[in-house]
Amino acid sequence: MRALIIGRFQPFHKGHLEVIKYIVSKYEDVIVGIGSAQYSHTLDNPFTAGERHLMISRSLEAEGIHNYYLVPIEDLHRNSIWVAHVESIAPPFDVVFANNPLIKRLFEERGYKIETPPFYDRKKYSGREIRRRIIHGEPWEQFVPEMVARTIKEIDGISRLRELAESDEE
Ligand SMILES: Nc1ncnc2c1ncn2[C@@H]1O[C@H](COP(=O)(O)OP(=O)(O)OP(=O)(O)O)[C@@H](O)[C@H]1O
Ligand SMILES: NC(=O)c1ccc[n+]([C@@H]2O[C@H](COP(=O)(O)O)[C@@H](O)[C@H]2O)c1
Repeated sequence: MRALIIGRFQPFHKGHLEVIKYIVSKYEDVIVGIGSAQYSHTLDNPFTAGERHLMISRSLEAEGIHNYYLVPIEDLHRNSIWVAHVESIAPPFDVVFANNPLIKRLFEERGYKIETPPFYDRKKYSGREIRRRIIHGEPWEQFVPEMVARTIKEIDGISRLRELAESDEE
């Protein structure tokens, strides 16, 4: 059976990695949907879908996880057809891992089985908190897989986020 998890992964952090490890311990394959794929260079979505793809694939490979598919998924301004949109892009799947009530409802209404994964140390492992730490120069690298920290530095992501934060204040 194949499981789907969708997130924005801005950036991919250790909470995401734990969920994916849990999924691959239970299911044959995992599909990781990179949500809001069309957005980048904003405070909430600083990284492009391609950059997030690099972060996730490098981290999973480093963990010895190879049974995954990465699928960028653009947002649609029509919730009622979003699941059909996901189905049109992703490999077929049997179960959806989600905590967000809207996502649960949309997939449930289409007949999918939903599993709610536990949150791992949500205070530390949250995209918003990690972006805040990067912007304010607080320690953040220990909250993301090593390959994510390396990728963020490689793409000059730290100064990108800080510049976005500065232009937001103007
Ligand atoms: N600490 C965590 N432990 C387990 N699962 C998590 C954790 N943080 C996020 N997730 C799961 O990851 C998916 C959403 O990914 P998303 O990119 O929105 O993460 P996020 O850290 O909540 O981001 P942001 O803080 O930017 O909104 C959801 O299925 C959510 O339940
Ligand atoms: N109508 C839509 O385009 C639609 C609906 C629900 C979730 N999503 C996307 O799914 C992804 C995951 O959502 P959360 O980060 O809120 O869990 C996000 O990228 C979000 O934009 C899109």
